[in-house]
Amino acid sequence: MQSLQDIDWNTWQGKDPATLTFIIKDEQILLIRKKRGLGAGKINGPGGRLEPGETMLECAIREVQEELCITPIDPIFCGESLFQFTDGYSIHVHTYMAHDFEGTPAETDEAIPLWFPLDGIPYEEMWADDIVWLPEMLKGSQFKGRYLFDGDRMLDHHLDIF
Ligand SMILES: COc1nc(N)nc2c1ncn2[C@H]1C[C@H](O)[C@@H](COP(=O)(O)OP(=O)(O)OP(=O)(O)O)O1
Repeated sequence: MQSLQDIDWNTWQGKDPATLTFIIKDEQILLIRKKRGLGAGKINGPGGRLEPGETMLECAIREVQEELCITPIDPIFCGESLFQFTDGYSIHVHTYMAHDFEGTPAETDEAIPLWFPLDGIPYEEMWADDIVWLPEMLKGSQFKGRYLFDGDRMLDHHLDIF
């Protein structure tokens, strides 16, 4: 498996459905330093895997509550990312954005909250795909991306924006 063409995307289903949520307020974006799980050590948005019986939106809100002790207000769906790893693992990530929240961001055993200016997003400390789609999301586009990873290394990608 070396390129996206090696994958049958018509039948592809991610092993794990998951969410990412980005809070953007006052020209700043709220990110986390992830302390455990897939991508531990990287900077990302708060998020995690869907639990049985919940909707994607419920998952997005719960993960932000668990990781940062705040509740995003009215998150809106922005796009999806289909990640295939060469070891066979796959994850289908649904991404949300909110412009306000209740509470005060706090460090938890899962994450350290970090605010960055929108023109200073630390892509070099994030997953390699983020610089592909996050600027499009910030411009207001919806997106659907497909990515092939070998561990941390992005081998191939394709992004559609709407
Ligand atoms: C491969 O590229 C990725 N890029 C980005 N930006 N985000 C990714 C990528 N792969 C996974 N993610 C995100 C999606 C989820 O938000 C997390 C993974 O979920 P996690 O391991 O944190 O799941 P939890 O259910 O929270 O797990 P625990 O509570 O058991 O730690 O990474």
